[in-house]
Amino acid sequence: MTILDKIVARKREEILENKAKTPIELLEKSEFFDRECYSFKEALTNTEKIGLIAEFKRKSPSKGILNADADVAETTKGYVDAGASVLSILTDVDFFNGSNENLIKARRVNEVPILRKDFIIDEYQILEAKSIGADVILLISACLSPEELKSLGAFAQSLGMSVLLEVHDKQELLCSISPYIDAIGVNNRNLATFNVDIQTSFDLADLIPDEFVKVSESALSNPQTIIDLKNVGYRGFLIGETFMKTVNPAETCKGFIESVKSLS
Ligand SMILES: O=C(O)c1ccccc1NCC(=O)[C@H](O)[C@H](O)COP(=O)(O)O
Repeated sequence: MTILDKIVARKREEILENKAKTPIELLEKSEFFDRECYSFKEALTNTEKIGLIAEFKRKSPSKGILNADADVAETTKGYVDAGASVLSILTDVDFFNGSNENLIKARRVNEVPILRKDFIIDEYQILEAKSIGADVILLISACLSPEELKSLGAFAQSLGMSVLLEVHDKQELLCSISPYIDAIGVNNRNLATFNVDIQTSFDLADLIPDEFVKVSESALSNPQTIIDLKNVGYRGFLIGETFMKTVNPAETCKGFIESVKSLS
C-alpha cells in the first residue's frame, strides 16, 4: 500500500464522519458559500507577479514536522504582502496537520485565490471547500478515474470554482485532460515513492495544451529554476517546504521572490 493509498483510504472514512457532523444543508449556509471566487487563471497570468502559489504546510508524510509554530493568518498575509499570487492551504488533518480552520483563517485576512490542498474524491469535499472560502480545488490524477476527474471538475466549475489537475507523468496527463479543468500542475514529487525530480516538469511542459495554465509543483527551492520553468511555459509555482521549514516562512518567501525578480 502506498502513502497515497493510505491517505485516500483514510479520506473515505473522514468524508463519512464529516457528512454526519456537517450535512450539506449546513455547508450551504456558511458565510462564504455564496461569495464569488477569485480567478486562479487571472491571478497566475498577471505579469506583474512571478506566479507564486505559497503553501501553508505544517507537516508532510515525506519530511515529518516542518513548522509547528507558524501562525496561519500572519504567515499567509506575509506571503501575499511579499507578492504571492495564490495561497495553498493544506486541510488534511491526519497526514499534514492541516485543518479547515486554517483555510478559514487565511480567507479572513487575504484577498487572493486560495487553493484547498487536499485529496478530493467526493463532491461533498468540494462543497466543503466552497463553504470554508476556497476558490480552487486540486484533483489528483493518481487517485481518480478519468470519469471521476470529469464529474468532480464539472461540479467544482458549476460552483464557480477553479480546478487544478495534478499529474506526474505522461500517461496520467494524456488520460486526464478534459474541459473541466483550468490549470495543470506537474508534481515533481512521486506520491508513491516520495522521489523528487524537477526534470518531470521540463519533460511534460510541451505536452500540456496552451489553453491550460501550467503549474510546477513541489521540490522548488532555487530561484533560477523558476526562471528556467517560465522559459518553457510555466506560469504557476507551488512552494511549501522551502518556506515552511524556516523560522519565518513569509520572510523567506519575500527573499525568494526578490531573487526571482532580480534574475528576470
Ligand atoms: O509533501 C509530501 O510529502 C506529500 C506526500 C504525499 C502526498 C502529497 C505530498 N505533498 C503535497 C504536495 O503536493 C506539496 O505539498 C506541494 O506540491 C508543495 O511541495 P513542496 O514545496 O515540496 O513542499
